[in-house]
Amino acid sequence: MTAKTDAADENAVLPARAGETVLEARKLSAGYGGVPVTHELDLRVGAGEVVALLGANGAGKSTTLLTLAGVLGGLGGEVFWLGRTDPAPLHLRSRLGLAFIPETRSIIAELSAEDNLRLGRGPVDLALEYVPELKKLLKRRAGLLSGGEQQMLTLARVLAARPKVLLADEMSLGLAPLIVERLLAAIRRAADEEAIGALIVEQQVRNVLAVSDHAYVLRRGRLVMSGPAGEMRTRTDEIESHYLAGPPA
Ligand SMILES: Nc1ncnc2c1ncn2[C@@H]1O[C@H](COP(=O)(O)OP(=O)(O)OP(=O)(O)O)[C@@H](O)[C@H]1O
Repeated sequence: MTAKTDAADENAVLPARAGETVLEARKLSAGYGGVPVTHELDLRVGAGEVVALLGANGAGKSTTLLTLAGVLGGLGGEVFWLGRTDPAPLHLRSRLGLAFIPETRSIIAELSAEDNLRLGRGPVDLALEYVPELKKLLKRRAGLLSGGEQQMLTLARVLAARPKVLLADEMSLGLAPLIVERLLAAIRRAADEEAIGALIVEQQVRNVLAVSDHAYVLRRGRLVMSGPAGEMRTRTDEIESHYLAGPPA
C-alpha cells in the first residue's frame, strides 16, 4: 500500500524535518530590467540550518534575497521554497512560512513596541522569549527605540511567527557588534528549537560564521566559495579578500 500524501491540500505546509531542504536555488540568475547581476547561483538551506551569504558591497546579495523572496522576478533558473516552485502569491507567503527581513527597518514608529509585537503573527510571549531585552521597552514608542532595539523588535516579531524559512538582509547595518551577536544568537536559537531555515546576509563575517552551519561567498554576482561554516571559519582571510573585489565595473 502506498503512503497517503497531503497533495490534495494545495496549501498544506508540513513541519519540516531537521536537514530537509526548505529553500533551494538552482542556476538562479537575477537582476534588473533584464540585465543580470547574479549568475547561475546554486544555494540550499535545510530546516534547522543557519546559512550565511557573504560578499562585498554590490556583489548581489540583496538582489539574491529579493529574488528568493519573490519580490523580484528571476531572470533564469529556479527557486524551490518548501519544495514548491511557485508557492503562493507574494502577500500569502508569510502565512505559509516565508519570512523576509529587508535591509530597511520595518517597524511602525507611532506604535509602542508591544503593539508592534501584537501586530505580528506570533504570540508576544514567544517574541519576548527570543529577545528578553524588549521586556523593559514594551511601552516605549517604537520610533524612539535605538536602531539596535528596532532591529531586535523586528526580529522578535518575525521569529515568534515560527516561519519555516527566514531571509534576513543585513539586519546589523550600523549596529554595534554586541547587538549583532544578540540578533544572530536569537536566529540560531530559532533554528535549533523550531527548525527554522535561515539565510542571512551579513557584513560581520566572523560573527555570522560563529552561528552558521554553512556559508556562501558571492563576488561580482558569482559564487566563489562555499562550504560548512567550520571550514569557512578557518578561511576568513580568503573570504575577506573577496571583499576587495568591489562592485561590478
Ligand atoms: N533597483 C536596481 N536597479 C538596477 N540595479 C540595481 C538595483 N538595485 C541594485 N542594483 C545593482 O545590482 C548590483 C548588486 O546590488 P545588491 O544590492 O544586490 O548588492 P549587495 O551585495 O546586496 O550590496 P550591499 O552589501 O551594498 O547591500 C549592484 O551593482 C547594484 O548597483
